[in-house]
Amino acid sequence: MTSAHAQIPRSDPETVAAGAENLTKVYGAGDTAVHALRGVTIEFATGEFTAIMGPSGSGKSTLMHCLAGLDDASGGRAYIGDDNLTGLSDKEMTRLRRDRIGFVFQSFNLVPTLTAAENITLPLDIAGRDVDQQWFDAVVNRLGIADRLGHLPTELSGGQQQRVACARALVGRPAIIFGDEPTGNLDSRSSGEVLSILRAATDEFGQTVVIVTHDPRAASYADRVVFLADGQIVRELRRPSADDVFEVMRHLDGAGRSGDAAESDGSGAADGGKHEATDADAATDSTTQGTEAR
Ligand SMILES: Nc1ncnc2c1ncn2[C@@H]1O[C@H](COP(=O)(O)OP(=O)(O)OP(=O)(O)O)[C@@H](O)[C@H]1O
Repeated sequence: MTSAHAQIPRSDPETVAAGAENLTKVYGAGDTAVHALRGVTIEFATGEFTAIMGPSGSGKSTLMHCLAGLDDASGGRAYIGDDNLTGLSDKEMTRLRRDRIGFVFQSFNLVPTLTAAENITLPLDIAGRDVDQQWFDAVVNRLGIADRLGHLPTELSGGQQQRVACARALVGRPAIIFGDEPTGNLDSRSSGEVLSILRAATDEFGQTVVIVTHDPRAASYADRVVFLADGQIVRELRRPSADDVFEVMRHLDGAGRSGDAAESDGSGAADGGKHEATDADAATDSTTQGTEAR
């Protein structure tokens, strides 16, 4: 799977669900400017589960927000399928987010006055789209919330609320689901359940999932873990264990504290003898090569 997709032409919507090319994001200007993204190029293969990791402030949320059309990039391009987000009007962007993207946030973002069922179908209702009842039933059964559908969010546990948020993201069959710390507020059991569901979204439902996480265990559910440091992609692992992820993060945190995460990783972690954790294909991935060459 991996070596094939490394050779796939960029922006082929059949095989690449989303991506970015030389994406930059600068907050502020002049002396106080913060370069949150410094030329990120990445593809997300259709049907793959990717976790984005990196030290605090490395640009993870910024990258996800630019990829999901929640924030404008300063330069480069972000795309969903073959739609370039940069050229879209507000109206087109709203429609694209509504029709093609599902979101799961750390804070669940459920509407407190609506039942679980109403929250799940809300994006479809707003879009005026029909609910596919068979699909709805399959999703809520898979998530184990079929008996909680008439309840308000306040009557649900945190884990149940997040499962409702996952159902909301899945029920419209979006091309891609973005999760910003989707397990950040959950205990380890609920966290495991939500991650299994996101895993199933790719394995059983063929959707593409991209999450930002700080948790190596959460990242170990992914097919691919991409590491950011100082606004650049500095490393990636394929199907790593939590320990593999932890090791890279330990290195990046250390490098960040010494003041130059991206540079030191380029000559350190990438050649640091951890390659047993890395699928050989990752080494041929153009993103990784491009970054390590910098
Ligand atoms: N609205 C903003 N205005 C100014 N600077 C910002 C803004 N949002 C983010 N930044 C800065 O951009 C950089 C990247 O932030 P971002 O939130 O993307 O990092 P992160 O890796 O998601 O961090 P964390 O893990 O702590 O959530 C940081 O230096 C942050 O302070």
